Amino acid sequence: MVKILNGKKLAQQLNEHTAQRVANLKAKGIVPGLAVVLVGEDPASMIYTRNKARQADKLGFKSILKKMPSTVTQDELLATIRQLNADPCIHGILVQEPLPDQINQSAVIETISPEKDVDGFNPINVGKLYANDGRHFPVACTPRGVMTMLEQYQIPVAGKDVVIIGRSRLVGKPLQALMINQNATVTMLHHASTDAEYYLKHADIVVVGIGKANFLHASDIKNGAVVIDVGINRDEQGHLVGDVDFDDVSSVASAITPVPGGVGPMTIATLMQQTVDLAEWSNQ
Ligand SMILES: Nc1nc2c(c(=O)[nH]1)N[C@@H](CN(C=O)c1ccc(C(=O)N[C@@H](CCC(=O)O)C(=O)O)cc1)CN2
Repeated sequence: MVKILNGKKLAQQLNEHTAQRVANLKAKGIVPGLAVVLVGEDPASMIYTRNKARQADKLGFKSILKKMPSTVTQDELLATIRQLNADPCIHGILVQEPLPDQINQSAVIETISPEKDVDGFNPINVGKLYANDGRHFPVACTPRGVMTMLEQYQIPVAGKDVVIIGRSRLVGKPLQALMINQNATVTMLHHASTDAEYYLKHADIVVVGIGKANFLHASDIKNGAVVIDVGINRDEQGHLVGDVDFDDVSSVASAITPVPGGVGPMTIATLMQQTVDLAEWSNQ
């Protein structure tokens, strides 16, 4: 019988733990501060940023949702980030992706102070993740949320064969580093991979995040594999679906994340957790 990994429930539990940490910080006179920058009016980004700001408010953070027009210039956006870098009440800064074409995404990420980079995208923090040197640093929230889910459901990764389909900066690459740091053997698959079928059939854990609805089927994976779906797509009826054919894959997997209610809610709960991490580290 397949186990459904309930991200919604885990996210609630993580938020409860984060609330306790906020109370401890407030007792010391520190209020965690999160600034979310939204450029333009992408409908999905508007929902995600609103949900981030709402959750931050619920947890008692100081929360700023800074909305900028899609016509904003690179200089204006970077100036806003520099202001937030200099604001002592703000511990975490993120700029919602995707960004309009006139904006250089790397320049934006590099302008966010590494100490406030709550998305963990700044190359300084990415380098620390790959170095695995034990220091404090933020990590991209979706992959960190995936690792928390596996840990909470007591699914070990050490010594396991893991296949990650998709090599994005947001998910695939940081997840690869997190998995390797925990002694998994990781294979990254992408559109130019040959022998993808072979690697998939041997994987103990399969993670898919490529934005293609119903991409992964039962016949692609080994019996008893754990399947993590990081995809977010809309079907013809407008329903939210992942990259995995959930009903089909559930017939052979030992555990699976649903969409909605799997990895997605963990992304926002991890963002809250990481804002509190940054507030704590900045006061150590
Ligand atoms: N700066 C960033 N931009 C983006 C990130 C990110 O981590 N940092 N990730 C994604 C979008 N994202 C967070 O920003 C995100 C996606 C999905 C969910 C979520 O809760 N999904 C729910 C369904 C919600 C719905 O009904 O639409 C679920 O899967 O159950 C949260 C956050 C891209 N941009």
